[in-house]
Amino acid sequence: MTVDKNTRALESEIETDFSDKMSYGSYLGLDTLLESQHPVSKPEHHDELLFIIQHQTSELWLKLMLHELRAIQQRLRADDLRFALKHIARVKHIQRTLTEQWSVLATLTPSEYAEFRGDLGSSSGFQSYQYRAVEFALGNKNADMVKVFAAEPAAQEMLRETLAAPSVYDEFIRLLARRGFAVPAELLERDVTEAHVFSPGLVQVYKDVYEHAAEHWDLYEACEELVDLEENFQLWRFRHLKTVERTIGFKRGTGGSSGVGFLQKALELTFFPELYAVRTEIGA
Ligand code: HEM
Ligand SMILES: N[C@@H](CC(=O)c1ccccc1NC=O)C(=O)O
Repeated sequence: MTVDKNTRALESEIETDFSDKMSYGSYLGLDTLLESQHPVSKPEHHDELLFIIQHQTSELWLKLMLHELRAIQQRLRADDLRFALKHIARVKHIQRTLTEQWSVLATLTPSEYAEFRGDLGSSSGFQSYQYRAVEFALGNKNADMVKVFAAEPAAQEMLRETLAAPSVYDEFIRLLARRGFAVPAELLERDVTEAHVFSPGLVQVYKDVYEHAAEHWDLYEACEELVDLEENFQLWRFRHLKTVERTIGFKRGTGGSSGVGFLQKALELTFFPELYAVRTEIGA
């Protein structure tokens, strides 16, 4: 059957009455979702909606990323490496989407942004508790970050719990120990509320994994997946930095930091440093 007059007839079985049935909009809570964009510029600046939606979509992806990271932690704890790998694969796709998305915001020119930047007050992405929770879940803990959320008790509580829980990396290291690798004891007994710091002993563990990959294939694969996660995270940070640079140059941030200089320092933070260090040790 062909389409007549370029109009598709509705099939008779298609549902059209949702007065007592679940619909697309009610299932997805679209009434609240689509009522949640509140530009503050007056008169409203055309580009503020882009700015809001870019952040809101990022927060939605961060929510899913956290959900997946928690599943990874649980699967590792249960020695279910295959399932953990499945969730890691999903996180990697989310990260790619988040990084790709910078190109939309990069269409905001410095002069356009300057027209409503003043209306943002002291709000800043620095105050994203989900972003901070992702950093914590991956192992880059920083208790000082928690105080930023004193005015948002539920957010602060979630962040405190994430700070106190072993990270994805802690869980992976514990799994390596259960598999019989000579993981340094201080890594297994460490205070998990602190950032993971480089351990030369762990590099030797990875050397063993990489040099006998066939015998520990799932661990070898997991190591490479974690490197992908870290690299993707850094790519997001780099795109943020470059977008900030082209939009506000070297102005101070609304959150009070030096701006680009402060973001540059984040590129030196690392989640899984031993997985990078091992590369120098492999082969001749
Ligand atoms: C034109 C767009 C943007 C500009 C000019 C900008 C600028 C900045 C600046 C200057 C900082 C440093 C903190 C401060 O003093 O404010 C910062 C931090 C941050 N921004 Fe943005 N940002 C932009 C878009 C975004 C978007 C779309 C997100 C997505 C959620 C985001 C998330 C963050 C996060 C998570 C931090 C904290 C980074 C850290 O602690 O290392 N930003 N941003
Ligand atoms: N920190 C940015 C402002 C900004 O980008 C922002 C403001 C409110 C909510 C989220 C933001 N995004 C990232 O920092 C600036 O200094 O222009």
